[in-house]
Amino acid sequence: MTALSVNINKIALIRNSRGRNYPDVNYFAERFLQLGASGITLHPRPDQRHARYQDVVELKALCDRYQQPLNVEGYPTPDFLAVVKQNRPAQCTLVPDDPQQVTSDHGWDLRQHAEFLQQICQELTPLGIEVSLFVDYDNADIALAKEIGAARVELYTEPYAEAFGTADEEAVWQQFARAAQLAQQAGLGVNAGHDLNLQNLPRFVQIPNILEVSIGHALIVECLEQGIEATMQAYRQILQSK
Ligand SMILES: CC(=O)[C@@H](O)[C@H](O)COP(=O)(O)O
Ligand SMILES: NCC(=O)COP(=O)(O)O
Repeated sequence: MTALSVNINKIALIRNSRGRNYPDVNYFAERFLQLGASGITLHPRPDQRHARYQDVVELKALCDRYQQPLNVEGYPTPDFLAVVKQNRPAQCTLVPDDPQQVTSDHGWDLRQHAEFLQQICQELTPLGIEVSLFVDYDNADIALAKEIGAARVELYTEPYAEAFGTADEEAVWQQFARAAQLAQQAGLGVNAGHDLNLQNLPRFVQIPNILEVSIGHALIVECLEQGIEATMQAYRQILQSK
């Protein structure tokens, strides 16, 4: 079954727009876990505009209580790595974001950054943290992630979301399926995320053996439209047969 890791950044964004702890990120993370999320993702950025490093501490404790994995995503700055090492989430997804970036918009150039990423994998893996590398679907070097020492790759799915419902959908989906196959053949687990939603997810997860999808932006909007319970039920329905 494909796991759904709910990305909680957008709850943190609303919280940070006022001075108080409202809405409470932990409360909503717990609600998502109670409603069938099989993990929580957060992506603290250097300016901590939404998720904060303290959230990692609290969400790790929550996920441990529910025996579900916490996935911490981000660019591996020294501050980010220190928080990850201290809290030991089940998974750490390394993303090549600039500090100013509005959101993630590309994966790693694995050849160019191989040494840098290998060093980090060597630091995190012995701590029991599975390292996943954020990659583009048309990265011809995807198998290199294995040699670098990663356990998984996360396919950056925005190009699929963009193509969904257009004449390009099938061709782009096929390319994603091929990328997933190449990674799996290299011995990597395959995750996926960015701009997935209730509409485009069913087709995407026809790609075999996607281990985890992390979804936040659209899922929170869907909760506003349909309510948290109906939204989570709809995601469970899509993923239960996978
Ligand atoms: C790596 C990835 O695709 C997501 O983590 C996404 O970047 C969410 O980050 P924001 O919530 O800051 O847009
Ligand atoms: N890794 C992708 C993620 O966590 C959520 O991305 P999005 O659904 O907020 O675009």
